Amino acid sequence: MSAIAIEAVDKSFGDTQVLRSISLSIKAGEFVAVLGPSGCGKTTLLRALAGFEPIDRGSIRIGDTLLSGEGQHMPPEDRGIGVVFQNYALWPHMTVAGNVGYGLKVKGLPRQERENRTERVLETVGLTDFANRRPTALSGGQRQRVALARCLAMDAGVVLLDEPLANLDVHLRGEMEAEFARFQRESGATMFYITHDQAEALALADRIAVMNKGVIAQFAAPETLYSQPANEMVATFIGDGQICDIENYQPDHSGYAFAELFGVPVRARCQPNDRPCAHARLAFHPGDLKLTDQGGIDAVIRRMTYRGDILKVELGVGPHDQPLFMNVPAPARIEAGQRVAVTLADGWVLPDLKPEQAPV
Ligand SMILES: Nc1ncnc2c1ncn2[C@@H]1O[C@H](COP(=O)(O)OP(=O)(O)OP(=O)(O)O)[C@@H](O)[C@H]1O
Repeated sequence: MSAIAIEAVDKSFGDTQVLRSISLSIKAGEFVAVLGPSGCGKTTLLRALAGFEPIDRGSIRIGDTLLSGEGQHMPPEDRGIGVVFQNYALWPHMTVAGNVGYGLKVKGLPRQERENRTERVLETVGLTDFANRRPTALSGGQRQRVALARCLAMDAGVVLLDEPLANLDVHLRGEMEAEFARFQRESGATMFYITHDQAEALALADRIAVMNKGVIAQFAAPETLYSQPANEMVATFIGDGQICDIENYQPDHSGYAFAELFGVPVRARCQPNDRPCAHARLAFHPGDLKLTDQGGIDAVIRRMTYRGDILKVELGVGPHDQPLFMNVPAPARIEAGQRVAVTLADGWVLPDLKPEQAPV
């Protein structure tokens, strides 16, 4: 099992800096997803790790071995890293078994050992009956399994996956998610999984690195990203999060605070060392707003979208008619144009430095 240490990595293409002082410390056997909007640098980070892209500054290590940095650049084939691409990168003229065993042949393993190992890993990924087929005669999910079997055969301690499910339909995605989780359990490999699909990342990863404009916005467990986002970007990127200003912010040093939201008293979670101040920013999810008939914040229902078990309700709130979303269990006796009152069941005060608290 291999731990990965990425330290202060910078990478530019011409004048454009794509990776800005990226540091990630990944434990051996951990499943890490890198999640972020298009163009934020995810693939560049994966390519730097795989050795396809030299870095400008910083270092990348697996265990005690320096792969990139300090004047060194180990070639991809020497890194002991398996890569699974979105387009599978299988040899079309080789059979499934040929594709899986090819890397072992290049490594110089004797034929019998190659065949034994290939047979074993094809069994692991459930493709024994497909050993003699060509990749073109396989489904997308089966091709992805061949790519995984290849990593397994090479005994890769680290497996990098670049949007591996992007070409698959929804049904197959679920199946392959389970396959990846099983693969990791059985191989013990450290997994580094690039995606812009947060449902995938939340379902699979032990920890998620949220990337934005070349920096790591937060690196934490899925539950932490969801309930304690470090900043506005993570708060709004994960789980349809939304943000409101709050006034008269009074933390009580136990991880909770009182404040006013649209002039109405609310209680929210916060960092225990926060200090009182006039203004702060509150993050919450559509499921945190509840309809109430006792007090609450006045709002008007702008629109409703039926989503099966819930109604996604767009509200206009406060003097500036701020749009906020609320999930209401369906069916519900509400309609567009209706005036309602809502309460906040849960929220998190963003720990970004508030202007009043910033050192002068
Ligand atoms: N070889 C290259 N030469 C010049 N610019 C590049 C090169 N590779 C990537 N870039 C630029 O670097 C930025 C980050 O690209 P990257 O592919 O790493 O983003 P990404 O987060 O993986 O995006 P997506 O989710 O759309 O695949 C983009 O602006 C891209 O145009």
